[in-house]
Amino acid sequence: MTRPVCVLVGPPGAGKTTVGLALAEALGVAFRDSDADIVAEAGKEIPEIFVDDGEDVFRALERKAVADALADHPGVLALGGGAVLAEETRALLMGHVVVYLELDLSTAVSRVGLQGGRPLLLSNPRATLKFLLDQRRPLYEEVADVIVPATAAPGDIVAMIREALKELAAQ
Ligand SMILES: Nc1ncnc2c1ncn2[C@@H]1O[C@H](COP(=O)(O)OP(=O)(O)OP(=O)(O)O)[C@@H](O)[C@H]1O
Ligand SMILES: O=C(O)C1=C[C@@H](O)[C@@H](O)[C@H](O)C1
Ligand SMILES: [Mg+2]
Repeated sequence: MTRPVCVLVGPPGAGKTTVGLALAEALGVAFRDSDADIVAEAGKEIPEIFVDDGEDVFRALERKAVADALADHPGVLALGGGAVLAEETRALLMGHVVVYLELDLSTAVSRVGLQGGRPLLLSNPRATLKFLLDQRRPLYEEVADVIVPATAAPGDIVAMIREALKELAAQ
């Protein structure tokens, strides 16, 4: 069993997948995304899980996917935007290096407001994103060891995270 080098959290559009892939490549480690693990386990895409089975089933799959990946992924791990809603997931994250990609509402709307594939954002994406950001900001802050601005260029975010990982390792 091997722990992740770091775990990325943040709202939809923060760049967990984009930055996570680039960070993993820079570090020469594997990248894993809990959303992709859920799709593989369920055998269908996330919007289909929400429609066919409901959000509660999705969240149960997510708690299991995150716990499994935290226990056995020696690379960079990106969590789905809502994974921190689960108290048991936040408790598990206490023992890991967690990076919060912090994003403002306008940038979140411009990045994901009109993209498909995010079932929670189907109607009124701006109002929903505002609700999600307000609800989750304290939860992301609670689990984070490092907070980086998700509005920077991906390469700069990767550099900031690498620097922070070095500092944490030296402590
Ligand atoms: N630092 C960045 N600068 C500019 N655009 C970015 C940046 N990070 C991500 N993006 C863009 O924002 C969109 C969302 O990025 P991404 O899918 O990586 O976010 P996410 O945090 O994984 O979202 P989700 O929680 O829905 O999985 C993509 O179109 C991506 O290209
Ligand atoms: O913010 C959320 O609650 C979600 C974000 C995505 O990563 C997916 O996990 C799913 O669409 C739910
Ligand atoms: Mg993603």
